[in-house]
Amino acid sequence: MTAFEVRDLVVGYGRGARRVRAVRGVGFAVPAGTTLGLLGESGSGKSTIARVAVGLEQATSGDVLVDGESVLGPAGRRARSRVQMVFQDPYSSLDPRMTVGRSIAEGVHAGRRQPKVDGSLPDDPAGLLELVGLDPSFARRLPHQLSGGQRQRVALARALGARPAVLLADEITSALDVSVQGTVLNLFRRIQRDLGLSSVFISHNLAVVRYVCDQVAVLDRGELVEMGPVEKVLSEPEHPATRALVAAVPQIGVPLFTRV
Ligand SMILES: Nc1ncnc2c1ncn2[C@@H]1O[C@H](COP(=O)(O)OP(=O)(O)OP(=O)(O)O)[C@@H](O)[C@H]1O
Repeated sequence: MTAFEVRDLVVGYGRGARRVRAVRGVGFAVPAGTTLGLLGESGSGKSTIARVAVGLEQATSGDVLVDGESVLGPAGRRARSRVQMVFQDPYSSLDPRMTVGRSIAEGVHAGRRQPKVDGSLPDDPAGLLELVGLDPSFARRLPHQLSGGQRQRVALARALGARPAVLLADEITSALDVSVQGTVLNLFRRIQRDLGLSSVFISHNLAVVRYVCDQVAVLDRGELVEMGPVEKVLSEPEHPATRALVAAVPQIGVPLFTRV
């Protein structure tokens, strides 16, 4: 079954001569329980696709579907509520005045009408904190009392609490130290495996994409230029844009993270 699908999506910013065509007819599908990596250099349109899926930007044409239901426009509200996004900067994605416990409880409240994704997904802040490897006492803290990695775990707990049908992770480790990146990635992989999560993982880091993704879709100036199983695309890149990304990482044969 397809959990998430982007169909012939076109997105533009601005008007007239200043119009930027950020996404130009992109299409891909994410089978349930799998992770698709969206790879591409800065400005290739990765975040724009995710932002359309959660209603932060409008599509010019095309469609975005969750379990076959469109998320676009007023009629897409219900399907849109089944998409959760975790952003690059955990400082800005959490309300600075809200305790961690309240933030996560808000996520749970948002997901109360969603079907249970998996029996092992807790539906209370303490359980969700434990799921992401944090002591339940963290519920009393404010975001500024956490490290960047801890904050990103809280953002993940909040998103998972809303029982998403699909999780969009936009550069979730880019702002973290390399050692903390590894911890957050291992956590992401464990959750993927335990909950059978369907997700789109946006990154410009090939090692990270190789580590967590099943498939990869490569964007170049708003167009999808290559897609396939992650190992195949990264070891035998066909499109010049993919080749350039692979060539820019000389250590590509050496895994940066150890699979758990
Ligand atoms: N709010 C905006 N107004 C105008 N143009 C925008 C806006 N947001 C993005 N763009 C442009 O749209 C294009 C795609 O941007 P987008 O952020 O989707 O790329 P990206 O691949 O996610 O880049 P990065 O890896 O740097 O986050 C770029 O040319 C960008 O300059």
